Amino acid sequence: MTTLTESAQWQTLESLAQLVEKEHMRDWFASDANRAADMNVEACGLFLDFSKNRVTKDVLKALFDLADARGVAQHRDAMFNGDIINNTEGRAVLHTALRNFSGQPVIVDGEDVMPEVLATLDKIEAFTHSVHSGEHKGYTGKAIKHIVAIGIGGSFLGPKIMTEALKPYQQDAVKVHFVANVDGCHITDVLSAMDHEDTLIVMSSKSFSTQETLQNTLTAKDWFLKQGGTQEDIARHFVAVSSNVKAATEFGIAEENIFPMWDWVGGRYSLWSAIGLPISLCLGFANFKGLLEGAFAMDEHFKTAPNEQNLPVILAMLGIWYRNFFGAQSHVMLPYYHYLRGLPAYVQQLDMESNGKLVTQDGDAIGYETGPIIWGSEGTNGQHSFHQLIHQGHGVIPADFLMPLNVPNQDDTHHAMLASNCFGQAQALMQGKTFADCYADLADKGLDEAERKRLAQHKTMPGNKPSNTILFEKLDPFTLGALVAMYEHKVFVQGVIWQLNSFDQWGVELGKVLGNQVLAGIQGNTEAETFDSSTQNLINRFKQTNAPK
Ligand SMILES: O=P(O)(O)OC[C@H]1O[C@H](O)[C@H](O)[C@@H](O)[C@@H]1O
Repeated sequence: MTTLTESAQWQTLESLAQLVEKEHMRDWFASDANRAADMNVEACGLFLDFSKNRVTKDVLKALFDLADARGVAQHRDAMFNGDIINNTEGRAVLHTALRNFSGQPVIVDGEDVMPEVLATLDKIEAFTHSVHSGEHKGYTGKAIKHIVAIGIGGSFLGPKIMTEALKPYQQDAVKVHFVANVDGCHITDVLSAMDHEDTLIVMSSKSFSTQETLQNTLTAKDWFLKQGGTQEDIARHFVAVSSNVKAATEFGIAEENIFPMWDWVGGRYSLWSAIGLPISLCLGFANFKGLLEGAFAMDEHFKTAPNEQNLPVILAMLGIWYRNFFGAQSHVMLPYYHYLRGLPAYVQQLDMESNGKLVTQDGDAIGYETGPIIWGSEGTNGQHSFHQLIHQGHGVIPADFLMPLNVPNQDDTHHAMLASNCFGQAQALMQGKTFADCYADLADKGLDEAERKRLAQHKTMPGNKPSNTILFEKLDPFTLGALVAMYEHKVFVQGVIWQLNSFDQWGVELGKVLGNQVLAGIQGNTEAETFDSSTQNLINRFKQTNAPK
């Protein structure tokens, strides 16, 4: 295959970018009344308006040609079929099997994984029911009222953010609390508010080797024993989710209390697996299943819709357009819905851990930009802070605006204001405000000519800033599942174009190893010369104020 940047499709896009650079979206809207009608797609409960992008029909065609030429469809099929596409860890990538309701088998190493997947879903359902009904009791006979979910990265963000986003669906039976950071402040705060007799600890770690999760679980175990529980009582109060059943049992979790997952589920794609147990406990199994069903619907859409109608493909190729042809460094996510405020953090891990890569699948150095910085927060709050830079800063920051058309306990005034801000921001980014308009506004203000011009320069907004607007009827489990799967597949498509392995994370792994080495240094188990002088000085300084007591 030709190098990406030398391909005919890439060259076409480069020429088109030069033309588009000279054009303004507001002129396109002015000259084409059908632009919004032509540039939207609706699927799986999601409506995408992508008309406020710096693309013409020619650009879209060229982007889709690039997707075809780079084999997006073939790579997609390889993923769904269970091929070993994570070629640095020798693994299939099959989060889609976790929500496969087609009744079709999914074969890994010659074996259908679906029976195990479905058996684990049954186990999650039965356990959720036994906790909610009070059948599963603590060791003193009290029903479980609080769940402390311990995990980090993909074993935390998915459950935390999905349960937050679906707050209206939370069940009264139990309250779920999350602990991720190894900073003792967090677990201490959470546990100090718990009664150990009605608390269940759900420890989630795919590898069962992550320092933070192991330590937080040890601290929780210690707390449980100090409060009066015994070693035998642990079985009623501790469960684990892991693909490393051996390590989990060695740690002291009873085998029947371990919910399995598999090495073909990546951490950042794992909320659909038993890592989603806290979601089921928080929202009820039916709502957890609703999430999976929405994701399954998006999988089917991704597999079957033509490029022009395919939500993940459209979003991915627009992202490629800005990253590689307009120098966009970042992409901002702007959910206009308080409960969806965690989405930027979720997509941040999904995207940046997947596509923050330097070499191709074959290990060759890459000469073009890959994954962007993902950031953002809930609207309207951001409008009163960082939106300034999106409007008037240098460069281009493509944005995704997301908003439900209905919200729970709807107050019409609040909701109309929320919507008007969301739509108004996207409009302002696209239109900007010309110098002439700003100059005109300053008439009759008693300014001399020079001052009037100077102020008008400051007020001028270039506009031409791209955004997508994604609307949905309401954020129910199905819609959220579809939304998250849409972003998963967007990231996948971009990884294919950039020729990356989107499913490993060696940078993060190095951080884990070095963190453990420094810990050994702090605890006095390592020779001083192991560290560079800066790290050693920091360790020494830490030791001065944290001398062994
Ligand atoms: O589930 P665990 O094995 O404890 O891993 C937790 C997290 O560890 C690392 O930081 C990985 O980069 C994440 O993708 C993963 O989700």
